[in-house]
Amino acid sequence: MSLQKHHVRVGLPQQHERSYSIHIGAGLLTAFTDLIAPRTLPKQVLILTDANVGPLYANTVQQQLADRTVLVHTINVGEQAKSLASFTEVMTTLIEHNFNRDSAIIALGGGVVGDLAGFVAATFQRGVDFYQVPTTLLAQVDSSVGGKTAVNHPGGKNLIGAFYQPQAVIIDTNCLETLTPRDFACGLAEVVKYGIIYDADFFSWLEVNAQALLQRDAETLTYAIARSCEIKAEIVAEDEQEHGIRALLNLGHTFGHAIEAAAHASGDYKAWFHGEAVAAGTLIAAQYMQQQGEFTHADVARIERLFKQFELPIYAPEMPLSQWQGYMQRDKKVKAGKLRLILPTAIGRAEVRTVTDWDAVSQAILARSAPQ
Ligand SMILES: NC(=O)c1ccc[n+]([C@@H]2O[C@H](COP(=O)([O-])OP(=O)(O)OC[C@H]3O[C@@H](n4cnc5c(N)ncnc54)[C@H](O)[C@@H]3O)[C@@H](O)[C@H]2O)c1
Ligand SMILES: O=C(O)C(=O)C[C@@H](O)[C@H](O)[C@H](O)COP(=O)(O)O
Ligand SMILES: [Zn+2]
Repeated sequence: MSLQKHHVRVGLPQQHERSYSIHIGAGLLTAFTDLIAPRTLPKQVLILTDANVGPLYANTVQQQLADRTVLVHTINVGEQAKSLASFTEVMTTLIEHNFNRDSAIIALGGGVVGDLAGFVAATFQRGVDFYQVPTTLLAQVDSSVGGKTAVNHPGGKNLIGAFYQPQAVIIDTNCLETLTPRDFACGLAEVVKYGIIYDADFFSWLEVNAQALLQRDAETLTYAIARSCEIKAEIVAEDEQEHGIRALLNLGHTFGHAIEAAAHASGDYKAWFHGEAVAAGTLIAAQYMQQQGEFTHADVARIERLFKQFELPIYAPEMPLSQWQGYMQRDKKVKAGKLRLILPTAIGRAEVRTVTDWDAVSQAILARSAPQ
């Protein structure tokens, strides 16, 4: 392990020109324009950011674009801003400032900014280049990589979106110094996911290094980010549009998205953050497999211990089962009306399975729900 800069490649087969690099290191924000070479930015650039991140980091990027027309569009903070209303506002900004296809968008922020910026980039004049500059741990290990872009609908999470890859991902690990503990923990939930679905050794490494991670030790954190990006890059390179293995990245999300959507429907955008809902959802999936006799109690306990150490929730909120079912039926993995869940079979291994026994799913949900 070293503090050296890391470089991970997202190879997209048969479409070489769409492959891109993920650069990871301390202070990379100041080298944005050097790092995106050989890509060059067009004359018009929109930096999309949010009201927390803009004041902290937009100047550093903007200074490197002095010879370009740069516009900074700032959205409100939080999940509520990942909406069609924000999408329309950004589009209006682009249109009113006469942006055309020869322009680029830089997503500077967490997953909300990244998902929205990517969807704008995918659809503005049918597609312009975009660059991901993720500033939360969650965005650095997950949402900036792989090209899932989206906004939410009141009926559910990420229901409107497109697969659209960035030109490059620039990860400055120094940005994590200003992140709240709660948002930092959310990123760790997605890091743990990679261990469960893909890499038992990485999961064990996380157990050993949990305290160092929580203390944001630079070397430990850089390794966790790089390994997460490597795993995501491998999976996306094999299955860009989620016809197979990519679905594993959705571990815990069918449950987690239901938790988030229900909270949002009640007007509460702060009760459950994405990473928290994924943690609770992951334990429901593990519980289901334990009930089926296909996942050991000891392994459920390992996941639970790690989430507890990372100060993540280990129980979902109590909700009527009909509400769970309603949201879960809108999951994008549903096929022919049947739920398909990502289920762990061991630490380091998971499968996509069609699940028709709603009673068994309900039992797992109830066992893993608690009043908040
Ligand atoms: N596209 C994908 O593959 C993918 C993967 C995972 C999650 N997501 C989506 O990502 C979103 C969650 O992302 P998130 O957890 O980054 O949330 P977020 O974008 O809301 O950021 C969390 C909070 O951190 C603040 N923030 C961001 N960077 C900061 C910094 N460096 N210092 C201080 N504050 C900072 C933000 O203003 C916000 O308040 C969800 O909408 C989720 O659905 C998408
Ligand atoms: O990249 C993927 O594929 C993922 O599923 C990553 C998830 O962590 C992420 O939350 C994603 O946005 C969920 O996608 P969805 O298709 O369930 O909306
Ligand atoms: Zn996620």
